[in-house]
Amino acid sequence: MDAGPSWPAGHDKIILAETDSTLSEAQRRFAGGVTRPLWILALHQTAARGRRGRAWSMPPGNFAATLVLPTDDTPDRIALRSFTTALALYDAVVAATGRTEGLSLKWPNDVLLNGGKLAGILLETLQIGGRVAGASIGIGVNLASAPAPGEVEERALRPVALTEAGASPAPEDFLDLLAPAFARYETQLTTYGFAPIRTEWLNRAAHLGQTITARTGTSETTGTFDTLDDTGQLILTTDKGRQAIAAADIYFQT
Ligand SMILES: O=C(O)CCCC[C@@H]1SC[C@@H]2NC(=O)N[C@@H]21
Repeated sequence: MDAGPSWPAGHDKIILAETDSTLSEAQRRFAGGVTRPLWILALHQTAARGRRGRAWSMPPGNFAATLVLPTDDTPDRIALRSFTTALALYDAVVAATGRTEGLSLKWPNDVLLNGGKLAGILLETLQIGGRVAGASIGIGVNLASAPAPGEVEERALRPVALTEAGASPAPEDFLDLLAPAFARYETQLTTYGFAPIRTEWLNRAAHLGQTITARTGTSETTGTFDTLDDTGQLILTTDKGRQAIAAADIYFQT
């Protein structure tokens, strides 16, 4: 099932005309027995999911895929794939457009183009018999068109499409750029740990050193975006001192 000269060795892919959500498809296939990385690309999703229980809008021609990654890593270590996947997406976009202008990463794992949201990642754990045994990494990229601003939350960044950078690859072609990029960062993570990934992510971070707001369901914290710690938490300096944020939605000052 390997495909193409630069397709990563030992990774499989399937392309579906339609599914409910590639994340749900990943759960079903993992339960059926997946023992090596499997990319599931769907050309259409009927029930796509975004972060924090939101729906994900997917106009035709956009990219929707989930990587099933069998691993016996702990959940904390699985969560680091947010950063490797965001870096891989960044590299795949650079390969598709031939440019880095306007591209940046937003914690924990959005890819921005000209300050708008180009791509999002939703990472879930996969279980066998109640034990974590893998990750499913759902990836959506606005390749061909962006959802209308009214389809996202009021405070959310404006959705943008890759056409704004002068490129509109087919989803199948974009997968062939993304899968090798992910495999490179996965090897880097498993060989050298999180430190080099953290450095590369920070080099591409949006609004580093600036005032941002981290919002969880119950609270908001505003401070200077200083860095990431060595577990990937966001470090903000606030008027109460340094705070580490494990999970939140991030808002930039306008
Ligand atoms: O909210 C986000 O930023 C994450 C969006 C993730 C969307 C992708 S599309 C492919 C995969 N299948 C889903 O149902 N969601 C993810």
